[in-house]
Amino acid sequence: MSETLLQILNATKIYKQGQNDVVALQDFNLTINEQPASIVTIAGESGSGKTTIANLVLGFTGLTSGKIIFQGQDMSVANSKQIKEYRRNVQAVFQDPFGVYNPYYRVQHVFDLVMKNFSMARNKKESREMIEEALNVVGLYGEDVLRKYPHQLSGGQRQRIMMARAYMVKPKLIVADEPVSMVDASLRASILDVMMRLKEESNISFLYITHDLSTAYQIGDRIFLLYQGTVAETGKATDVIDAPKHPYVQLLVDSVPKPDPNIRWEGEIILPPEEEMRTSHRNGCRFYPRCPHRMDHCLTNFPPLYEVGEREHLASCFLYDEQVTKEEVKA
Ligand SMILES: Nc1ncnc2c1ncn2[C@@H]1O[C@H](COP(=O)(O)OP(=O)(O)OP(=O)(O)O)[C@@H](O)[C@H]1O
Repeated sequence: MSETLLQILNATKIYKQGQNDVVALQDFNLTINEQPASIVTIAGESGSGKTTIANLVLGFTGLTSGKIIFQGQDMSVANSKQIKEYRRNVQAVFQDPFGVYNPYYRVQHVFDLVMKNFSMARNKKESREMIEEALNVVGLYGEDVLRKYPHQLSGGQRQRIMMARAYMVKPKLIVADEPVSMVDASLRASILDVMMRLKEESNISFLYITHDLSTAYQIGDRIFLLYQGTVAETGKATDVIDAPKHPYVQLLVDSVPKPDPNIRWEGEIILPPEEEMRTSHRNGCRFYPRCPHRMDHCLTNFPPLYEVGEREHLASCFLYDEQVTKEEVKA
């Protein structure tokens, strides 16, 4: 049986904002197995809670409630050795890697730092070989790139260097937050290709955060579609995008005529003000105000995840609850 790599259990994150609480994430659950490695996509529009998940997994922010368990270890009670090991095993690649580079240091320095932090090489020769291997894995060659300053690199090169840096540590999981949103279509394809290869050849899993459904379709194994901090629908990415079941996801998918790597998902849905939704409809379905199929029941009850297809295809919608729909017809 496959061992569990990462488990997020009932994760809730509430930000206090003046009088209002912002429920950035509510009761979120996810499991990634160690074998085979997989690319799990977290998708949803701006403000849906995607980066909150990334920040929680990377330990940049704490949970309000819930648990993060890595290789069986509850990270909230991990000791410093276990935390160090976790930091090595869980690497990050961000949307704009330019922001994380120190402009005064050459690229070589990025790699030297990793070598030092994780005591990776026994000598200079070994260090050089490891860096070279990591660069080759992401399709970069030669010493040239190491001598450059960050501003002398293209967006795609910077992104691939971040990927190489993450790879060099031989992590089990890479949290990639919008890694392709700042690059053009051909570079996007090459970075997605690097992710696929790291998954298949090096058994590295990804938590791939995006608002772009077409790339999720291309590379994603499992997908979670978030709506206002809750999971609207989840399943195998191709199953969900080919046959969405949640009214919100149906609207989103309709806004992309067909999955095509060259078409970016620009779902245009006008939402009511976020704070109003998050506070006034806490008990009911978050999508109630906009739902074309809404029922009275949805106003006061929060829909659990119902099985709507094969391979754990689940949707959080009362349309898939026979009891509720029968009662609504009677009423
Ligand atoms: N530090 C914070 N303080 C208060 N509210 C926050 C904070 N960080 C995020 N939020 C709120 O939590 C919600 C979820 O934000 P999050 O950044 O996770 O969304 P997202 O899906 O990643 O959006 P985007 O695609 O724009 O990055 C939003 O309503 C956001 O305003």
